[in-house]
Amino acid sequence: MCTRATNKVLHGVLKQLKSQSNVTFARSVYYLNRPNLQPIRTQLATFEGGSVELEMDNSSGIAVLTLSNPRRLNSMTGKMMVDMADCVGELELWKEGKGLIMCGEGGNLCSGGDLTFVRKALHYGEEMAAYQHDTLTRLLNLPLISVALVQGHTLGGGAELSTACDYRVMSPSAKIGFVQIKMGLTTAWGAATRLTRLLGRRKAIDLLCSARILLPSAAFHEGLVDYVIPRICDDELQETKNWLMRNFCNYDTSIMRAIKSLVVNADLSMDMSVALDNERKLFAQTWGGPVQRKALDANIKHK
Ligand SMILES: CC[C@@H](C(=O)O)C(=O)SCCNC(=O)CCNC(=O)[C@H](O)C(C)(C)COP(=O)(O)OP(=O)(O)OC[C@H]1O[C@@H](n2cnc3c(N)ncnc32)[C@H](O)[C@@H]1OP(=O)(O)O
Repeated sequence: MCTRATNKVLHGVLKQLKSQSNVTFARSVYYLNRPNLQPIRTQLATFEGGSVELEMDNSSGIAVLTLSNPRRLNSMTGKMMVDMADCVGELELWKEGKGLIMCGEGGNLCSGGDLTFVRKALHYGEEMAAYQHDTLTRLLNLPLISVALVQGHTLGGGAELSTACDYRVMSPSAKIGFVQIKMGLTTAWGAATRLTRLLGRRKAIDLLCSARILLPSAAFHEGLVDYVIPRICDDELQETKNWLMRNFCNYDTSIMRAIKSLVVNADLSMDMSVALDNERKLFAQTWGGPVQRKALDANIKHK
């Protein structure tokens, strides 16, 4: 998915790098078909509520992407999906970028799809999933190191968003769970594909089929989370920035961006688009189906 834009990014990075050194690169090019997302974008924009904001700091090279729908624990509305896509577009053009932190306002990353939006959007499952697959694949492929700050109740779609980052840092008080199966759904936003690549088949099946809600120690043990913030920390966003800078920002930015692009390129040749295509088609069959409707009527709290 996506990838005229990512391809452009890769070539931009390589061009930038070549102008600074004598290193030569094999030209790895990948072309995948990007669907026409304009009609679903127009639909999604009508499901209002919340926003997604981007702050890019040229001096540190670190950007912060903040989900903001705090009254509903930053659950994602259609409008927030459109905002997020636009932020990713800006990041694709940002040449100074070293790192990105995805976080949520008020101590929660995201509690999933906004259930008010979900109830109204039961006819747009496949299209909505295609829109999110495109945004999140482009996010995952950015030529910078991305980290999700997992705070509060990171559930369902929120857990899916976290898998679209290269790494996950978790607050000691947070919980993370892929609760989609309890909601009568398969994954909407590409997490089955990404989780399998991240953790392997056995763990992906376990997390997705058990709907287990993990505390930080278990999430770290499973390999889902890379760093658990110490309890004494009073600024978790700053601690995440420090972790990112300490681990990934010690060397030349253009080389780091080129390495990330090459890793993305190698990964994409495993045909992620086919896996996402299957994931989207299956999800569309569960979205709006009898099991999901029953779960929505039950107003489940995932405790
Ligand atoms: C399409 C995406 C799909 C997917 O990935 O495939 C999904 O994400 S499905 C959605 C999965 N998420 C849920 O089902 C979350 C349901 N909510 C809960 O389980 C609980 O609210 C909680 C997240 C465990 C938090 O519990 P608690 O700490 O007790 O707070 P409250 O329940 O009082 O929540 C505060 C406030 O926020 C509203 N809220 C929370 N999550 C959502 C949501 N996903 N959509 C809409 N609103 C949400 C909650 O209803 C409360 O509002 P009020 O009732 O108005 O006070």
